[in-house]
Amino acid sequence: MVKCSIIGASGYTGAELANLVEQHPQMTLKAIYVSERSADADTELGTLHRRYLGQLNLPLTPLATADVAKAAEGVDLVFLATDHKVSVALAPGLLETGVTVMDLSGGFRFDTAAPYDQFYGFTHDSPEWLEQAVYGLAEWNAAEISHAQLVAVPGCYPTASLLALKPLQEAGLLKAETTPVINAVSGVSGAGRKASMVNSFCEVSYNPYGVLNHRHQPEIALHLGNSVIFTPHLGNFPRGIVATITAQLADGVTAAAIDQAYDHAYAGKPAVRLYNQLSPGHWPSIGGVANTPYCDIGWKADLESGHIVIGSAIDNLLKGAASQAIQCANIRFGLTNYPISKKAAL
Ligand SMILES: NC(=O)C1=CN([C@@H]2O[C@H](COP(=O)(O)OP(=O)(O)OC[C@H]3O[C@@H](n4cnc5c(N)ncnc54)[C@H](OP(=O)(O)O)[C@@H]3O)[C@@H](O)[C@H]2O)C=CC1
Ligand SMILES: CC(=O)N[C@@H](CCC(=O)OP(=O)(O)O)C(=O)O
Repeated sequence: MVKCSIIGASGYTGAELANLVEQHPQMTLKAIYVSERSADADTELGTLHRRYLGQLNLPLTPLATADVAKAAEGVDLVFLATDHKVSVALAPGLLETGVTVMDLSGGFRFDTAAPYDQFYGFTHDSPEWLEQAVYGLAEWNAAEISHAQLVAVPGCYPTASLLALKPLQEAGLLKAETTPVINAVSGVSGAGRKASMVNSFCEVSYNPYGVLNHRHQPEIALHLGNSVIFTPHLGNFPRGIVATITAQLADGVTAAAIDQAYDHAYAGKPAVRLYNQLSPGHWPSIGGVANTPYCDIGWKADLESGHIVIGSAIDNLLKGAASQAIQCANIRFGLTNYPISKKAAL
């Protein structure tokens, strides 16, 4: 059994994680934490998130930043489901104890500190851990994840975008020096649980935001190895992301070559479901992935003009955060690939 604790367990991704760890046949949830002065301190998680009433009875323990090493006591793995800046403050104190850390924030997704000043609004003070962190895109980085001490679980939009574009990029099917265009919509849970004007029910509309300066643009570009134009939208539904991506194909690319690239990339990777195999003629949707750990991908190309449109859908809280963190933990500790299956190996 892999013994785990979760910091930030009262939040949307933290609560999903607590449920997944609790259900995992080879994990045990030892403790869950919130900040020192949290309004939810000492509340049982199932009382706060009533889907889990009577099932998740651990209390949310307040944790001071100076005492963060306590969260590593008696466990093999600590999940950080905290804001970027909080994760950057907490991770080093955990890592120094030797424990493995899966961080759901953007705090360690880049290999240099510069993007934090430009896109995150703070100066990163642990560049040594940026060098050591492994990007946890589970279907692509398993070899590195399998021996990492610090895994930076990808952002939600980057997960949907990278899983759709990497098979084409890696197979050399994208036209050189062109820029894929990613338009994506997310449910409001993507903004986290804390109240703000942005996620207030009466304020939420279907609108673009972060145009040409969202922090996921450099994350996608870095881990794809190509520039992208990324425009997120906020949708008036609770959870899920659909990314609709337009790209230009290299000269002479055939439909068979595209299918082969996706088949090759995701053979034996059951968290990615290919619509051209499983549901031809249909497109991935929020309804198809909400509350599931899957990424659904479909594509259609106009081979005459050389344009391809790819649809990619995930649940932002699961494949975009908590279930991808569990996938990384499964790879790291050699576990079954729950929640995709309790039995099959990854
Ligand atoms: N929501 C999403 O779809 C996705 C989120 N992420 C990332 O995952 C992380 C968590 O996101 P999300 O669950 O939405 O966030 P929430 O705002 O819903 O939850 C944040 C959690 O962190 C706790 N917290 C805040 N400060 C501290 C602290 N100093 N010490 C310990 N706990 C603290 C909060 O509790 P309290 O304030 O009461 O202490 C709460 O439990 C973020 O970095 C986010 O960017 C990644 C992918 C998708
Ligand atoms: C709808 C919404 O607000 N989504 C969030 C992204 C989700 C997320 O938290 O991703 P990170 O881990 O990279 O922060 C946003 O656009 O900031």
